[in-house]
Amino acid sequence: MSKTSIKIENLSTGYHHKKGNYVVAKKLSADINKGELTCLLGSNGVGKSTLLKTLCGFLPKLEGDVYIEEKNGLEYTPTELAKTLSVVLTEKINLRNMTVTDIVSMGRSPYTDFWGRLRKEDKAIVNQAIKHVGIQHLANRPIQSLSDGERQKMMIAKALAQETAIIILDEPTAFLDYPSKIEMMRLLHDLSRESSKTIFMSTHDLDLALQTSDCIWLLNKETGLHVGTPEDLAIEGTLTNFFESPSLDFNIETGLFGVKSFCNYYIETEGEDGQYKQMLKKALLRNHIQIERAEENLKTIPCKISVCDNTYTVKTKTQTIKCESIRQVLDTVYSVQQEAI
Ligand SMILES: Nc1ncnc2c1ncn2[C@@H]1O[C@H](COP(=O)(O)OP(=O)(O)OP(=O)(O)O)[C@@H](O)[C@H]1O
Repeated sequence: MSKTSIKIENLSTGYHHKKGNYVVAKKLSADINKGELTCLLGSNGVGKSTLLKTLCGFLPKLEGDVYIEEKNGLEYTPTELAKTLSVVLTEKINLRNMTVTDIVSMGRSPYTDFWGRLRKEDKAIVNQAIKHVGIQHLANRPIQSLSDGERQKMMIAKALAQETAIIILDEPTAFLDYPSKIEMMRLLHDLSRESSKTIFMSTHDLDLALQTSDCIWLLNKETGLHVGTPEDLAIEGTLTNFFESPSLDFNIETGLFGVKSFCNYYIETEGEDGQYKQMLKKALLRNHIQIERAEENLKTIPCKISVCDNTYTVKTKTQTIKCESIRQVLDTVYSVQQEAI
């Protein structure tokens, strides 16, 4: 059995206009594995939503082929496609007087009769889908009263009720607060693992994508698609090249990006390396001060910070100041710095 769930070959995406085609991305070729979480990353306007909509059949392709579960996308009837692939887009649905259960029940439409009547087993699947994403307490709530995170979970429950092998999501973590973003990525990752779903989603949450996805698709206007595990892309240098920016720093040990710090001062420290020293280092770096003399031309701040558990002591030539917080250390170092100028 093939492990490929979606395959694109020389796919060009874009929009048909009367005056001619507007090509967004040209000649893309790549595969998505079954039962994996794959994230599509790329800058604003590069064509992520256009690509997702083309894969779902919402937009006609300009050129090339899309294969879904080994069958050409063009050979699917709408009902067959709806039983194979479900889609969660960012657009808010504007339906009044409908509850969460009503919306999730719409996921059963490929399986119901002309009137959309739910059988006992359909209702059980809907309830199970609602339970799976942990929103049982919202089952009877009108949808206009939901928060963004709750609405996203409801749409994922609808996709689950649709019982498809593939779920495609356009920016499911947009508009969510940070803990909800993490929870959402975890839910999608668990779905790919526990229910063997193929999950393909676009996102701008680079660090979360690098930490949770099995595979990354990087889409670039000039160079097209770069595909690999987050780790392979890091080792090859593709990630650093792709997100090259004077303010971004890629840490090859963690495989994650951070804000680049530019230091012009050095301060001496003593005491054991541990959580408290690490936090001090982080706060000093934000203020352009290093505790390792990594660069030649750093100016030295004339004091020394001793770290002992959660107590910091700043020793200058004339005095010893005990500080109970990093805020206090920074204020003290700042005064020493000012005096030295
Ligand atoms: N209906 C349309 N007709 C013509 N051009 C369009 C249409 N919809 C989008 N575009 C253009 O296609 C390009 C790709 O848009 P798309 O929404 O796919 O980008 P994206 O990577 O998803 O961006 P973002 O990260 O900002 O959501 C953009 O230049 C956009 O202006």
